[in-house]
Amino acid sequence: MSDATRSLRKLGDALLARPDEMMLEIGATGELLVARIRVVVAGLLLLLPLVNNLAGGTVAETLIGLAGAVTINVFAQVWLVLARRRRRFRWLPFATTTFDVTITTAVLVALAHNHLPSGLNSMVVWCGYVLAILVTALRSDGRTTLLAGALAVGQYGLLVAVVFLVAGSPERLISAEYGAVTVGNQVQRLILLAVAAAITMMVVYRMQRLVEMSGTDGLTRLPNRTWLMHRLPQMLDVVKRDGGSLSVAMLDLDHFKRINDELGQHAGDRALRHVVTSLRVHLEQGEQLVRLSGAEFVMVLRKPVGTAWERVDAIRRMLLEHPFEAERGGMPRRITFSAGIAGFPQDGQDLSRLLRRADQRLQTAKLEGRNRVVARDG
Ligand SMILES: Nc1nc2c(ncn2[C@@H]2O[C@H](COP(=O)(O)OP(=O)(O)OP(=O)(O)O)[C@@H](O)[C@H]2O)c(=O)[nH]1
Repeated sequence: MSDATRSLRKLGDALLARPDEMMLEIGATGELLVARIRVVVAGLLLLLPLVNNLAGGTVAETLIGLAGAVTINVFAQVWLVLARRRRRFRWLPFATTTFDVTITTAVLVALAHNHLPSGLNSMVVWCGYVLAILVTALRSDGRTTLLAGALAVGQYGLLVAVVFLVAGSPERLISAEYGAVTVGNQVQRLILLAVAAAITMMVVYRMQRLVEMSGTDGLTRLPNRTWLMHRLPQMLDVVKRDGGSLSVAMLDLDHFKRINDELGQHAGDRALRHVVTSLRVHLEQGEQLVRLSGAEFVMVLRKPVGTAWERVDAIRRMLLEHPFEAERGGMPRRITFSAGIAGFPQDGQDLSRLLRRADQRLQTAKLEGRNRVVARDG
């Protein structure tokens, strides 16, 4: 497989995969922003029937326009209420994306019904498709962009086919106000929609990579402090809502400074990566390892304190069995860690209290001689 094919496949996989928790959270705030923009735009649409009436439009036209604008406003309010309940409804971004595209098609159908060329040559309403595609970038989910692009191309392509069929002859598609509708300009519009979707997908992909980088430690590729500060409060919310246990273990490598001093900074880096690789293979489902800073790590376990202690202590013993070799054939060097564990809810209800308590117990473990795990006071 060539590099280009591999990159394209990677891009496709990343865009079609369910975004990770951090991206979903960012996407939920984006959905709320889109819902607010929709409410403002829908409010402005209420003015159009009035303008039409003042400009001499018929009462029937004004009433149809008013009914359409009111319907859009009702939906806009419903989407706003649902978007405020952050991530409660997984289907919401897909439903609102479908709504945004389909409402554009509905308006174009109404225009075409009134005057065939206006349905296909109205620039302002057609831009509704482009906007519906572009705002999916705020949802940070490539799947909604793909949905918007596919729906816009599909629905508009169908409308073009139906209008050409109904018109029968090219003369019926020429208008003084809207110009001539031709196959050429309609194909261009379809291509533009596909291009808008492709560019938006690139934006979403790059955004996802940036967020991933900001939450990842460069040396060990573990989630970092930013990730923890963002994700742990959400994990606590889930435990508070659904029940279950959660413990936080703070781990600090013992006398790590000596490794740097004796073997050098590069060997110190390799030692850190060695520790992470050794710990990682022993992580079980629901356990998360985070690099907090320097030689300090946090492990999040969906277990009560007692079981968490057993797990962390077992990991401590396993690390002892995997000494670090600074160079091939060199003297293996044992690396140990001390750890303090705090459990939710008894040791703290929020992230900072849990981390503070875990850190206090970690200091106790250091004072008591290192290479041990402490999960209780006194
Ligand atoms: N090689 C390397 N060293 C690091 C990195 N980050 C922090 N360190 C070093 O890790 C050491 C951490 O030292 P401390 O935690 O203060 O103390 P310690 O020597 O580990 O001793 P105790 O924690 O008291 O057991 C410091 O010497 C830092 O310079 C890194 O990314 N790479």
